[in-house]
Order: sequence, then C-alpha cells, then structure tokens
Amino acid sequence: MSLTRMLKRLSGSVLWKQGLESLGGRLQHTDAHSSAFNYQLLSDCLALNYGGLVMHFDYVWLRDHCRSASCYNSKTNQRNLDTASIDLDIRPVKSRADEHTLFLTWPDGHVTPYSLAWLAQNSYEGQKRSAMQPRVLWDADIYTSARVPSARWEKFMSCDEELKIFLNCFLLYGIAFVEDVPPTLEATETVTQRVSLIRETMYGRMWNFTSDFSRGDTAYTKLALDRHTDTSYFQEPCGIQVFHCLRHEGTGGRTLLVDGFHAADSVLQRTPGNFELLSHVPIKHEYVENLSKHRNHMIGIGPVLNVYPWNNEVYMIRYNNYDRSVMNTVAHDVVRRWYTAHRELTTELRRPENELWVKLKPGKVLFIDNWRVLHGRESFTGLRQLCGCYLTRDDVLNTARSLGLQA
Ligand SMILES: C[N+](C)(C)CCCC[C@H](N)C(=O)O
Ligand SMILES: O=C(O)CCC(=O)C(=O)O
Ligand SMILES: [Fe+2]
Repeated sequence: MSLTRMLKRLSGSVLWKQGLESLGGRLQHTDAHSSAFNYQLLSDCLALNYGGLVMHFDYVWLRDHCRSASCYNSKTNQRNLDTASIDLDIRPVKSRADEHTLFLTWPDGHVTPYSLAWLAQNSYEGQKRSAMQPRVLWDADIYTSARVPSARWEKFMSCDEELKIFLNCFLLYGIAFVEDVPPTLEATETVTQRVSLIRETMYGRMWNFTSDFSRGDTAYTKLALDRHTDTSYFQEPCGIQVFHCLRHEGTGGRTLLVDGFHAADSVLQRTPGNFELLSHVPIKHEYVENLSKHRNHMIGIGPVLNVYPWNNEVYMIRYNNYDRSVMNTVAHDVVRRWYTAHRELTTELRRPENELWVKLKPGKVLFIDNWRVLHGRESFTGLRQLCGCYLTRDDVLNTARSLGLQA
C-alpha cells in the first residue's frame, strides 16, 4: 500500500489515541489496541512508529525542519532559520504529543510542533518505499495494449484537462503524441510551448532538418540510426525531444522507440552487479564538430544509469554508442566488467519485443522523454523533413505539478 493511501486510511479510523511521552531513551510501549502511534527519544534520534511504519528522525534534522513562524516563512515556503546556528549535538529537553501532533522543546525553550502526518510524509523510510515518479515500464506489447490516447491539437491548445491527460501519459510512458497539428514549424513551436520552455542548443531553438549533411552528425543523413539518447555529451542532457515529420516522399524512415528504464530494470533483476557498474562507473560522451560554419566541442561525464541512491530508482539513462567517447576514467579490470554490463543492457535494449516502431507523419507530434526513452530511425530514401526542438525538463515537470500530477 502506498504511504498516502495508508495515511488516508489511518486518518479516517477511530484508533487515534495519544502517544505516550517517553524520555530517557527507553521505549514506552503504548497499548497496541488503543494507540495508533508511539515514539521514543533515543540518544541520537527520534523513533516514531506511526501507521505501522517505523521512522527515525535525526535531532539536527528535526530542529532544522521546524516550521514555526520564526524558523520558516510559510508565505514564501523558505527557511528563515540559519542551519549553521544549530548545535550539532542538540537534543530536545521535553516532548509531548496529542492526537495529531508531536511537540519538542529545545534547550533554548523554543517549541516545535510536528504534525505526525507531515513527519510520516517526509520521512526517509516513507520515501525509500515509494517511487519518486510512478511509471509503467513497457515493451511494445504493453505499450500497444495500453492504447494510450493521443491528444488532439484543438483541445490540447485550449483545455487544461487535455494537457493534464497528455502529461500524465508522458510521465507514465516517457512518450506522448499530439495529433492534428498543422504541419508547420510554427505550429510545432506553439504545441511545445503549451508544455514547457524550449531549450536552445547549438542546433538552434527550433530545428528543421533534412538529409543534407549540413551538420557534422549522422542525424543529417539518410542512414539508419540505432537506438540512442540525444545530447549525452551535455553535462545535463536535454530533458525532452520533440519530433514532427513535416514531409517524407520516399520509403523507410520509421522511428524506433525503446523504454530504457524497462531495459535497465531487466538488468537490475537479472544481474544486480551489472546494474551497479552501469550506475556507478562514470563515462564520457563527446561531440566534436568541425565545419567552417559550425565549430562545437561538448563533453558530458556521467554513468549510463543515473539512480537515486536511496531506492535505486533510475531517473536518467545516457546511452549513445555513436557519441560515447574515449574511456579513460576507468581502470582496466573494471573496464572489462563494464563492457560485460554494457553488453547486457544493449541486449535488453535490442530485444525485438522491446522495440516500438512508428511512422511519423505530418500532423503527428511526438514528445520523447530523452532521459528515459531511446529513439532511432530506419534508413530512408527520398526527401524527408523533420522539425522539432528540445525542452527544458524542469519546466515540463513544473507544468505537470501545477496541474496536480506527481512529477
Ligand atoms: C535533433 N537534431 C537533429 C537537432 C540533433 C541531432 C543530434 C545528434 C547527436 N548525435 C545526438 O545524439 O545528440
Ligand atoms: O531522423 C530521425 O528520425 C531522428 C534522428 C535523430 O536521432 C535525431 O535527430 O536526434
Ligand atoms: Fe537522436
């Protein structure tokens, strides 16, 4: 059960009784039938048992998180308290609790009230067992059977609920479509600005490219491109990539999409040691462009899998074998193990059942979470014109949160 559901359940129950005060580091057991929580002040932390979850709160942390008016400005949601002024050996001198609140008195007499629900919601133990971002890991079958709806241009541009549904799909699957978009660069720009801010890069703000080799990169040819994430050579790779195929008179050119988090999860399940290597060994990606009009040199350093250390949840995959640079950050014995791990991830990413193939056509705009879903393309013939842009990730998530989504 999720923490929020558990809390909802508890707050509606009649089990609430006062938690007994306990000082001196020994647990005072409250009657399990008459109390929904109990706590003890241990020598270095507060232990709180609330709704079946045992949580531990460091005393400096507790003092630092005092939400009283003098310590915290609830209008700006900013801390007033100078954290550096807290004695690192601080301990409360007194405590008491009522139904919903725990009160700690600090050596200088300051009293901090903590809502028990707030403590539970903000505890490490609670965070550890819930995902930062709920997701549906997919292969082609899972994605296709989910029949994820596309948004429609008219409604998308005017209705917040439509935008919310779209973003919810995007957050769950890492890809989402808007259809019936006028096949122009301008409309593509308009549709992306409904979601977020455009991230300008050395490729420009909005780009519109064909296979004219106008830039020093394989993307500007007719060749097939294996699955990859873009701008892996940035310290912060672009968060979202938008594609709109404005024109294709020819054959081939289908787009390949693969859920990188699904592949990473398979590696974690099968060979945790390989997952560990991929999430800890830093590697380099590099972009060197030497054209008379375009000179660029970008370097990005980081592991293939970026994970939150407290729960191993992957939040970003960097996978681009074209742009992966010389590996000189790793000792030779680790290099061999890293290649083994990379091979396992590649095998997962290449499983045909994990490949979702779509033919982009004028009107159909694709948003890709470039921190999660890899893209590629089939080789093609004829004139093919693709436009799009990158978006700043923080602002996409900001839009989602403002609509009430967890992001
Ligand atoms: C999308 N656009 C055509 C502008 C750029 C393509 C960048 C390609 C580069 N190898 C990378 O993977 O980052
Ligand atoms: O041509 C395509 O479909 C995609 C090329 C590509 O990978 C890119 O532009 O990032
Ligand atoms: Fe790409």
